[in-house]
Amino acid sequence: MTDFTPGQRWLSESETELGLGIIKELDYRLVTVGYPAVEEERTYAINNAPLSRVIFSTGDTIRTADELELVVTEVNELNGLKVYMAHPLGQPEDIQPVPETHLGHKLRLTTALDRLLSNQLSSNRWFELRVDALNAHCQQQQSTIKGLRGPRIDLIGHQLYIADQVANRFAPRVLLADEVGLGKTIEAGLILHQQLLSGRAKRVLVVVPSPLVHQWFVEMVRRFNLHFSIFDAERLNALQPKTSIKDMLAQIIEEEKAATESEDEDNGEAPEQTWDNPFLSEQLILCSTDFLAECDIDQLAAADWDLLVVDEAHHLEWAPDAPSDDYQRVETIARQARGLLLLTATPEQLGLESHYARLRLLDPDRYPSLEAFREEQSHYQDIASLAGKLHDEASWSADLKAEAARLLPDMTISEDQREAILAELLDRSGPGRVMFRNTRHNIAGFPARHVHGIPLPLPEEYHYESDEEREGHLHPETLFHDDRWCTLDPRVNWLEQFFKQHRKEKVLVICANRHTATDLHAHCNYKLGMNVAMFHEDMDLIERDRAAAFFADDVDGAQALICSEIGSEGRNFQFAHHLVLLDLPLNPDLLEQRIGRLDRIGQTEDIQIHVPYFEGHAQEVLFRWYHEGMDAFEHTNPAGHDIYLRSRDALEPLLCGDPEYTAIDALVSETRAVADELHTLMETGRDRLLELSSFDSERAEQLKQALADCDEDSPLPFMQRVFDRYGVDQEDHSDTAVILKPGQHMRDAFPGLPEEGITMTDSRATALARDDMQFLTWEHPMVTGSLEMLLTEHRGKAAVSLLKNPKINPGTLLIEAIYTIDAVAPKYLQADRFLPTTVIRHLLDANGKNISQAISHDGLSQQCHKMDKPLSRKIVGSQKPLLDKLLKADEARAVEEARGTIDGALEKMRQEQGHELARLKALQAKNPAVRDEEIQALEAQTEALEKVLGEARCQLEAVRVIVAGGA
Ligand SMILES: Nc1ncnc2c1ncn2[C@@H]1O[C@H](COP(=O)(O)OP(=O)(O)OP(=O)(O)O)[C@@H](O)[C@H]1O
Repeated sequence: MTDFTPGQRWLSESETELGLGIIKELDYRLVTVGYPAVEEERTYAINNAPLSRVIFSTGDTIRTADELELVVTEVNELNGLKVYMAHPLGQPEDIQPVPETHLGHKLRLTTALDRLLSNQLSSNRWFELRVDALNAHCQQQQSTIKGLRGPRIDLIGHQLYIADQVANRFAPRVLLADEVGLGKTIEAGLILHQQLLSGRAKRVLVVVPSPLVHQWFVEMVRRFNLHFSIFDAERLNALQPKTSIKDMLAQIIEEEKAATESEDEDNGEAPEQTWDNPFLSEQLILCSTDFLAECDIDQLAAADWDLLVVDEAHHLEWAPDAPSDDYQRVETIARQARGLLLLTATPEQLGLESHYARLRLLDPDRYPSLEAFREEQSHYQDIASLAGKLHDEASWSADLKAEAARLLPDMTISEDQREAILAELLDRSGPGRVMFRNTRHNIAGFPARHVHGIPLPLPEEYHYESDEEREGHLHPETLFHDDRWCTLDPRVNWLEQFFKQHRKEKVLVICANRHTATDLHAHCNYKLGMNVAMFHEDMDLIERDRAAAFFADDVDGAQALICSEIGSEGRNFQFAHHLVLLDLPLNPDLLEQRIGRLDRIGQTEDIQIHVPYFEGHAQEVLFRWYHEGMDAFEHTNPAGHDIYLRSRDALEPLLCGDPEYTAIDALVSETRAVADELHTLMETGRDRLLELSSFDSERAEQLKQALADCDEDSPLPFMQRVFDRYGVDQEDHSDTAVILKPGQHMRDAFPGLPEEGITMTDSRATALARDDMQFLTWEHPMVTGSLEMLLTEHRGKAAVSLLKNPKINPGTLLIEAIYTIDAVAPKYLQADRFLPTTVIRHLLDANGKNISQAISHDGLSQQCHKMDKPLSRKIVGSQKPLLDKLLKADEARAVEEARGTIDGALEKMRQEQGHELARLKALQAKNPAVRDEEIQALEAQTEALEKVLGEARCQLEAVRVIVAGGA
C-alpha cells in the first residue's frame, strides 16, 4: 500500500491535464486529491490509486504558487512532506525554504530543450515514435465521431443517430424507448462511451432488474470496454468500515454524550453528519433494482453521479398520490444525478400516466402535473400531423401553408425552407428532445414473424366448476399440486413431438408460472430424457446465467430452454428461431416482451411462434383476441395496452366461463375495430413526430460512412512499433489478428495487456464474430493508454541522428523541432473541440532558417538513422551554444505562430458557444423542455473556456538534431 500524507503533491497518471494534485483527505481505504489548477477533486481507492508522487531533485527548477522560479539545492523532509531549499536562478545566496504545499499547481515537466542540452538523449526511433504519437493524439482529438469508433458493434444507423444526437448535450436526460430488441442497451452504451471518453461524465450508476445484471456487465465489457463494478449487499458490507465491539461501544457513548450536550445547548442546529460513502470507491457501478431497496438510498444518491441509467424503466409504477417504492427510490437518485437515461420499450403503452411518470423523472420542473401534461398532449397532435404532411408532400397546398404559418408565425413558409421548418417543429415539440423511439415500422430489414395456433382438446381433468377463478381457467395446470398434469395435458404431448421433429433446432418455451416451468422441465428431462434447460425466478443469478449459457451453446448445449415469465425480459435469445408460448399473458406488452427475446437485432431467420391452446376455452379466447383481434403475434403492436383497456370489459367475462363461439367472434371483431381505429390515430398522431426526431436516414448514413472510413485507418502499424519499443511479444494469429504477450524484457506493465496475453483484431467483422478477441481501434484502452504513456514520459523528447543522403554535404546540420499547442483544461470542458492539440513542425538549417516545406517528417525519417550515443553526446556538447541560440529563437517564432491558432480557437469558441446559447435561449422561450441548467452550464462553460484557451501554451515537445554523414 502507498503511504499518503495530506499536503503531499501527486500527479494523476491518467489525467495529467489536472495539473499537480495535493492530498487533502485520507481514510484507510480512500484518498482525496485536490487539483487546484482545474478546481477539481478526485477520490480514489488507496490500493489502486492511479497516482505518481512528484518529488524534485537537486538541480531541478521548481515554480511556486506565486509564480517564482527557483533552483533546488537541497531536499529535506518534515512529517512526510518535502521541503525544498531553493534559490532564484543566478542568485545562489538567496536560498529559501519551499514546502511542497507551496508549489505551483500547473506542473511543467522537463522540456525537450533541457533534455537536449543536458545530453539526456533518446534514440532516433523513440523520437519518431513520439512524433507519430503526437500526430495520432492530435487526429483523435479532431475526430467528429469521437466515442463511436471503439465499440464492438455493427454499424446500425438508428443507434448511431441517437448517440450522435445526445453526445454533445450537457448531462443528457433522455428516454431511450426503441421497440423491444432494437438496441436500447447498445444506444445507452454508446452514449456512456462517448460521455466517458470526452470527459463529460466520469461517474456512472446503472440500475437494472436483477436478472439482467450479468448480461449488462458482460455487454458493457465486451462491446464498450467499460468495466463496471457490480454492487450488492455483500460487496457493500465489505466496504463498510469495520468497527470493533470496543470502538462501537465507545462510539455509542460518544453519541449519547453529544446528544445530551446538544439538548442542553439546544441551539437548534443539527449536528454535522460525517460518513464515508462507499459508493465513491468506484467510478462505474452496476446494481440491481432490488439492491436499491436494501441500501441506504440517500447515501447512494449523494455519490455525485454524472449519469444514472435505469433499464426496463416501465417497472417504476406511479400514480399521482401513490408512487411505488421503486419509483421513489429511483427518483431520489435521479434528482441528484446530473444526467439520466431511462430505457423502456413500452413508454406509453402502459398508459399516459405511466408515460408522464417517466418524463417527470427526467425533468420534474418541466412536467409539474399530470393535468398540465394531459392538456399539452392534446396540442402535440396538431404539430405532429402537420410535421408529417410537411415532410411527405412534395408541394404544399395553401391550406397546409396557412396551418404551418399559424403554428410558426415567425417563419417564412415555403417548400425551399422545408428542413428548417421541420427542424423548428421538432425542436418545439416536447418529446423530440427528451425521447427517442424507433420502431420496426421505420427501420427496415427485420425478419418476419409467423404464428402457428395449435388447437387441442381440453382434458377432462381440467373441467372445473364454473365459479373457478380466472387464473385457474387460463392456467388450469396450476390447480394441481404436483406434476401429474404433465402426463394428461395434450400441450405437453404436443411439445414432446415438437422437440422430436425439431431435434437440431433451438426452442425457447415460455409459460407464465414458475411451477409450470419446473414441472415441465422435470418431465421433459427425467421422464422423456430430453436435453432441456430451465430458467425461473427462484434460481439465483448465477444459475440463471448458467442455464442461459447452456441453452446458447450450439455444440453441447440444451435443445430448449423452459422459462417462467422472467425469461421474457431483456435476455438475448436471437440465436433461436422457434418460440413456444405454452400459455398467453393477459398483458399485450408482456406478449411483445416474450416475442422480443427472438425478434431482436441479430436474428437471422423468420421467427416461428407456436401457441398450443385448448379449444372452446379461455385460452382460445386469448389466442384469437391477440391474433385475429390485434395481430399481435406477427406484428409489433404499439397500441396493445390501449386496445386491452378498451376491450377489457368484453374480454374478461369470456376468460372465466365456458365461452360461446358467437361471443368470441363478437369480441374479435370488436377488438379489430378498436385496433384499426387506434392504429389510424397513432399513425396520424404523435408517433410520426417522434419517428422524425428519432431517425434521420441521411445523417445516419453519413455517420456509418465516416465510421467505415475510420475502420480503414487501423492503429495496428503504429501499435506494432510501440510493441517493439516496449518489448511486447507479437505473433501473427491470422490475416486480421495478432497475439500479444508480455515479453521477457518488459520492465513495466503495458496498458491493457494481461499476464496471459491477448488476441487483438483490427477488423470489425472479425471482432463481431469472435468474442474472444479484442477490437483494436484508436479508442481501445490499450491504444489510448499507449499514447498517454508515450506522451507523458521523456523518451523521444531529444535525439541525434545521422542523415544518409549522398546529395547533402557531410557535416550539414539540421534541427527538427516539434512544438505542440495545448490548453490545460479539465476534460469535461472539451477545450479540444476548439483547440485540439496542434502540432507545429519546424526544420531549421544551421542559420536558423525554417525549411520544413522542403521535406516532410516522413520523408526525412526515411533517411535518418541511428547515431551511437557517445558520438551524439559529443555533437551536442560541441554545438551546445548554437543549438541553444537557434532553438530559443525558433521557440519564440513558434509561440508567435501559435498565437494565431489560439486566437482562431478563441474566436471559433465564442462564435459556436454564442450561437448555441442563443439557440437554446430562443428554444427555451418556445419549448420548456430546455432546462435552465442547460443554459447555465453553457454560460459557465463559455467563461471557463475563455480562460483556459487564453492561457494555452506552445512548447517544444521533441527535438532531433540531424547531422549529414554522406551516403
Ligand atoms: N449495433 C449492434 N451490433 C451488434 N449487435 C447488436 C447491435 N445492436 C443490438 N445488438 C444486439 O441485439 C440484441 C438487442 O439489443 P439490446 O439488448 O440493446 O436491445 P433492447 O432494445 O435493449 O432490448 P429489450 O427491449 O429487450 O431490452 C442484443 O443481443 C444486442 O447485443
